[in-house]
Amino acid sequence: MARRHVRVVGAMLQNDGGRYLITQRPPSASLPLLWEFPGGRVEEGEDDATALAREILEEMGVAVHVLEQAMHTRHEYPTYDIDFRVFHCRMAEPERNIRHLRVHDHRWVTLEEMAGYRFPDADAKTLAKLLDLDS
Ligand SMILES: Nc1nc2c([nH]c(=O)n2[C@@H]2O[C@H](COP(=O)(O)OP(=O)(O)OP(=O)(O)O)[C@@H](O)[C@H]2O)c(=O)[nH]1
Repeated sequence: MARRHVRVVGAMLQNDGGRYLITQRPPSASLPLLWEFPGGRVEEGEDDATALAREILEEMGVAVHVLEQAMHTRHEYPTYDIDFRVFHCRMAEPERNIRHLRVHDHRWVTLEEMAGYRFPDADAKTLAKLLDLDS
């Protein structure tokens, strides 16, 4: 069978205090309880910015502004490949409106704190870029 190719978008969502939003995958999802950049799969016929805003609305019930692309990377998992694009984003409404609709938990973290969370393997390049920005 052909390998599955999945197009994924994620948000590098920074708040006014310079912290980044990370979300925890549900215990029942693939890669359970890992932390990630909020986002998800791009659907057929959908553009990246629309998909990213839709995923964040579905996962946390909040609207975001999708800004410029920060990163593009590909990663091979054992059973599928992902084409992963990360976009700078800003909240379009107060942080207190965040709800855990399809995420297990969320945190606003500094870059220093981010290093203490477990992310999927595909995020290594994005994390490295973020830490590099800090140096
Ligand atoms: N949103 C997001 N997804 C990521 C990141 N890193 C990474 O490898 N992924 C992968 O990209 C895919 C995102 O799809 P999703 O989270 O919407 O997954 P899903 O519920 O539709 O289906 P799934 O549970 O089968 O993966 C997953 O395979 C997820 O593991 C990340 O930082 N953010």
